Amino acid sequence: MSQAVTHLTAAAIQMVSGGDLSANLATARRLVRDAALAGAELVALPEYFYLMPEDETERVALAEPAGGGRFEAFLSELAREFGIWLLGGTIPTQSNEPGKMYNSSLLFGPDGICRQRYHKMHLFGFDNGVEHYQESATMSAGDLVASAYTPWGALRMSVCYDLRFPELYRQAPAPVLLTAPAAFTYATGEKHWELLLRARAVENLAFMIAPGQGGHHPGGRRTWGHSMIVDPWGDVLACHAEGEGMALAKLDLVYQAELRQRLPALQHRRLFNTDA
Ligand SMILES: NC(=O)CCC(=O)C(=O)O
Repeated sequence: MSQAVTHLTAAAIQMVSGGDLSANLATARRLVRDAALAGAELVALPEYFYLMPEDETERVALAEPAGGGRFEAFLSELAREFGIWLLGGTIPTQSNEPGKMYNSSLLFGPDGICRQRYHKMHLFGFDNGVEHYQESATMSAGDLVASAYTPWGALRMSVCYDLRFPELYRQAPAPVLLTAPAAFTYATGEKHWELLLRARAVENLAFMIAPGQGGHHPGGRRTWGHSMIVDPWGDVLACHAEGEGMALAKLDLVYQAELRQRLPALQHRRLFNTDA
């Protein structure tokens, strides 16, 4: 009889990616290797791990077809080489809209096979008079919620700005693991990043694995970092504040199941009739 899986060691990798694609891929490889050697079974890379350029349109030129391209091959090979589950941050994939790409998060099994792909649904827009971001200028929005089935339970995929839209995480099946690879701005992250991660973890009674970009990038962009793993009670299990590195933690799945029994909030959900 097979034994129930009770724990998962996970790593959320933090990078400070720049405009040199080869250098970024080499850094990603080194950090994934470090995480695997430290015992991580599931390793997650941050959003845009491959490139944080001065000119955001540079990413569109790199967009690859689903199921074939250098980034997908790179991630598949890493997962297989180190025998890990690998969440490939985000990579640029082709969309049908001219001049645009999808910002896609792919999950690979230890055999290197892609188990799920998710296109970021909510596109970041922000202007505080100093920084201006409008992802919709270069990106198409995805319109499908994506869950993957892992040895540890259902995993709900999301990307960065998606964290502000709680309904994405409430779709069935109720996930055990949430992933949110990010490049959160310093300006918003200072107040909102940890708050959002802990809120999504608590309201879904699920673990949140959130790798980020954390430092200074070309074009003056600064990211908040604080890559984090949060448990279903809202406790921060691990955090890497600034610069390259990783947050590594052992996740107790028995504790997670116990919490859902002690506090059956997910079963108490009501669907509202807005006409009432
Ligand atoms: N890349 C992003 O989606 C950034 C989101 C962000 O910084 C936020 O405040 O939300």
